[in-house]
Amino acid sequence: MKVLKFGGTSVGSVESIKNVKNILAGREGKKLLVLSAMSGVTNKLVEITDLIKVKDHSAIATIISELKNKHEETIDALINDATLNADARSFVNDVLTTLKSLTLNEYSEGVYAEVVTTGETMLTYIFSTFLTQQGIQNNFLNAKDFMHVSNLENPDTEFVGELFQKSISQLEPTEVYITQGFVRIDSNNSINTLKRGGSDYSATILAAAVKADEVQIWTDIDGFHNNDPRYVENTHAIAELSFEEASELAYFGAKILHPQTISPVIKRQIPLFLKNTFTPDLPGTRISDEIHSRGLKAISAKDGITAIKIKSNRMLMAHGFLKKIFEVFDKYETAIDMITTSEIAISLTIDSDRNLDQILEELNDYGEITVEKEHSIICIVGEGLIEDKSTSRLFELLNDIPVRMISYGGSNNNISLLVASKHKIQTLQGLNQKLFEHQETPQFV
Ligand SMILES: Nc1ncnc2c1ncn2[C@@H]1O[C@H](COP(=O)(O)OP(=O)(O)O)[C@@H](O)[C@H]1O
Ligand SMILES: N[C@@H](CC(=O)OP(=O)(O)O)C(=O)O
Repeated sequence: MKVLKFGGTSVGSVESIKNVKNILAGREGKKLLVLSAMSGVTNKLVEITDLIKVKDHSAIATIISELKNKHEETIDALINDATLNADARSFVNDVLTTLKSLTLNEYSEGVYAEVVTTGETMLTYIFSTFLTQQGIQNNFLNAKDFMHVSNLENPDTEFVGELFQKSISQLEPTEVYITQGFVRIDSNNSINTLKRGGSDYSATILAAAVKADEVQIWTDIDGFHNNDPRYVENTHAIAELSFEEASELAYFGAKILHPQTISPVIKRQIPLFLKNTFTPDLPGTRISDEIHSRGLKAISAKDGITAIKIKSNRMLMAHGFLKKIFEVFDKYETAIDMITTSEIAISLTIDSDRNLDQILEELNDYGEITVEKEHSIICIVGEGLIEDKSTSRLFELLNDIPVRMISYGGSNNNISLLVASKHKIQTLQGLNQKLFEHQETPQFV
C-alpha cells in the first residue's frame, strides 16, 4: 500500500480537487489517502475558537455560514448526481450543526480540537463522494477509529496499525481508502490534534502503521527547496535528501514538512516523496536512508525562539551545575534547541514560552538571568557539511549581521545560527548569496 497525503493547497478549490482525482486515476495499486481541510478553512475554525472565548455567537454564525457556502459550492461543482449531491450536502450540514452546538460550550482544549478538526471531516467526505461519482470505488474511513496517538513524540504505530486493520476488515476491499489528517485520539480518549500542519505527520504515522511501500506528500511546490522560497528568490528543488537532513530541516522550520514528519518512517526505512499536485510529472524530492551527495543542501529558519542566559561566576563549571539547569527545563517539559557555554555563563534557546515564568523563577537561584525573545534559528544542513571547506564562507556573514549564538560540530550535518527575528530574511538571503550563488563542487578537507 502507498500513502498519499494531499495538503490544503491541493484540495483548496474545485480545479485542484479534480487534479487530485487525475493523479489517483493514473496510479495502480492500493492507496491510502490522507487529506487536509480546504486551504483557509482551519484558520477560520481557529477564529471560531477565539470567538468562543469571548462568546461572540453572532460572529461565529457568520463564519459557519461562510463555511457552509464554501463547501456546498464545492459539492455542487463536483457532484452532479442528485442522490450523491444530497448525501454530501446532508453530511456537511450535520457536521456544521454539531459544530454550532459545540460553540455553545465554554472554551477548553477539547473544544478547540473538536472545532479545528471539522474541516478535514467535511473535505474527506466530499472527496470520497466525488470519487464514487467518477466511478472510483473507495472506502471513507473515520481517522478517530484508529489514530490513537497518546504520545505525540513517539507514536505507537503498531497499535495504530492494529486498529487500522480492524477498521478495514469490516469493509468491502477497495483500491482507495480515504481518511482525515490532523486529528488524533489522545491518552484521555479525547479528540485532539497533531498540531498545525499535522496532516504530514498523520501520513507518516499511518505509513509506518500499515508498513507502506512509500509515502507521497503532495503540495503546491515542486519539492523541498534549498532555501525558504517565501523569502529568498531563485531557490531550487533538491532531488534527494537523507532522512537526517530532512528531519533537521523540518524540525528547524521548513514549512513544507511538519517538524515530526520524518521520524515514523525512519525506523521502517519507508521512502518519502514530496510532489507538486499542479505539476505531477516533475520528479520532486525523494527522502530516504540513502546518501546521494555530501556537502551543503539547504537552509531553513525557525521563528519564535527565546534565548536565556544564566551568568554565574561561582558555580558554572562546577560538577552537577548543568544537570540542575537542565532539570528545570525537564520539569516544565520544555525542549532546549541550542546551547553554548563559557567559563561564567550558559546560553540556551527554547521554542515554547508556555512555562517561561515558572522556569525563570527557578533559574533565578542559579545566577543572573537575561531573556531575549523574538529570535530565529537559522539552520544550515547537508551530510558532512562541516567538512566542506566552502562552508566557512558563512562566517563572512558575521560582518553584516549580529549573530547571538552559533552551534557548530554538534553533528556533521548541521550548523545553526541564532539571530534576532528582524534579521531573519537578511540572513537567509545573505547565506543564499554566500553559499549557493558561489557554489562549486564541495571541497572536503
Ligand atoms: N524549503 C522549502 N521548500 C519548499 N517549500 C517551502 C520551504 N520552506 C517553506 N516552504 C513553503 O511551504 C509551502 C507548502 O506548505 P504546506 O503547509 O506544506 O502546504 P500544504 O500542506 O497546504 O500542501 C510552499 O508553498 C512554500 O512556500
Ligand atoms: N488543516 C490543518 C492540518 C494540515 O496539515 O494542513 P496542511 O496540510 O494544509 O498544512 C492545518 O491547517 O493545520
